[in-house]
Amino acid sequence: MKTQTERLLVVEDDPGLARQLRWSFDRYELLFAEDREGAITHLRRNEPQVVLLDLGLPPEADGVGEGMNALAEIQRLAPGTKVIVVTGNGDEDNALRAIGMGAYDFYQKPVDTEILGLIIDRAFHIWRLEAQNRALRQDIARPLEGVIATSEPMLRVVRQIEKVAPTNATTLLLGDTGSGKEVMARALHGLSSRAEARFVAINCAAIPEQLLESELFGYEKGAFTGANRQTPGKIELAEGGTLFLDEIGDMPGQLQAKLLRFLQERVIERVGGRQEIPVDVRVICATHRNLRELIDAGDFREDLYYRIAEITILIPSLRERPGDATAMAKVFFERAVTEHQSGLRGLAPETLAAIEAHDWPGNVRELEHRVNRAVIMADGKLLTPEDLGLVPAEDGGEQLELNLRKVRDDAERGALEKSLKAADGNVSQAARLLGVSRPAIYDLMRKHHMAPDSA
Ligand SMILES: Nc1ncnc2c1ncn2[C@@H]1O[C@H](COP(=O)(O)OP(=O)(O)OP(=O)(O)O)[C@@H](O)[C@H]1O
Repeated sequence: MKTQTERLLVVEDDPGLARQLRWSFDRYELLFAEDREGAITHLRRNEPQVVLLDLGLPPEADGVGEGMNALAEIQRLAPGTKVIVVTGNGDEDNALRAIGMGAYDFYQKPVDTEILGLIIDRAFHIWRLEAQNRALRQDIARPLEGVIATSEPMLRVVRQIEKVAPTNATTLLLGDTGSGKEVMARALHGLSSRAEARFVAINCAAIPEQLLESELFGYEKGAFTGANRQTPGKIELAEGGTLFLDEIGDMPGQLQAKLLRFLQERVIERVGGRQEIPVDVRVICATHRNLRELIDAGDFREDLYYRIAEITILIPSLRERPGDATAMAKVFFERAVTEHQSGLRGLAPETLAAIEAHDWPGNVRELEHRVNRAVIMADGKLLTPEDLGLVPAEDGGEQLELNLRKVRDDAERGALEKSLKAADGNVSQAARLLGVSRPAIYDLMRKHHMAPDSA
């Protein structure tokens, strides 16, 4: 990121003090104002990152009304600015009021420039971190509607989607569970000439065989017990649009034959019906299973495979997409913060490193779920790796931990998380894995502020 000149605005009506501050803080570009009006003019013109604001401003040098007004105006005009208010000795009430209004910190006179300098330096540091976070958030690529992708492998997928979208080719999306097959299918539909018509999705693995047939092909009245009226199936409902068959690898054999016929002849027959109904539907299929192996095992028809795989697009797992996990985490974070009205300001830098280092076996779905949960549960201003249930990324060992206690604590927490995860959240099983009693696990969970379901 481009480094910016660091500008400190000092709002102080005492010329002696102003002079003293000028000598002490010449490492920053200094701006001076004696009153609220001058301060706002500087704010607008020079956008200082940090403001040192004396609350006792003229015309009421003994009161704080004008100073508070200045603070409120700065907050409104440039909310990212870090304002350090300076109050009279012992004036804690007004200092706290100012903090409540959004001031970054306060300092009580008389001025000790060394201590004040530390506060100012830290304010610039925080400002830089927040600015970095803001810049990263804006940096995110959204190459397709609803799709976040920044990595080269994923951008290649996006280009493939863009190429096949305008055609009518039956497309097979392969990828691990949660990697974004449905998101891509929707994007493909959205880019096609069928975008105005419906996108109808059905999960072949989630519906029992008997039901799946009538769900897909519809049924005539009286076709079976409970078939009280003629009902069109998903294929018909997708007329003019796109049909998304998720988990196609789980489709039962008898239905595979019926689906093949539909794909070859583009007509369907409802269950219990005799009439052939022509349908104009584009088909996208997806599976996380290895169809080749299923074919070899006799569980998937090879002729159907060739029909559905006119074009095959492989969606890489999240761990194979450098940079995508952090890019997505930022978007999911923003969304969750808005949805849950959280006061969190951003993701800590070490959190981004931990996200990038994690394996994400559950892919994007897991990431989205963890960020959402962490935003609800977190206490601090920045989301930490621990909030996400992640271990901080290795840093090559150059930096020592705070002390041995922290190293032990971290290791303990890590082992606890792993065992709970391996035990699917079952405390008794986790206790067995760690060789401790159930109460001991509960004690540890309390100690590490872990909710019973945070495994
Ligand atoms: N590239 C992406 N950009 C934004 N969100 C994504 C992306 N990929 C996945 N997601 C989100 O992750 C979640 C899982 O995605 P999706 O349902 O598309 O995965 P899938 O591969 O179809 O999963 P399954 O195999 O379990 O059906 C969804 O909430 C989706 O919105």
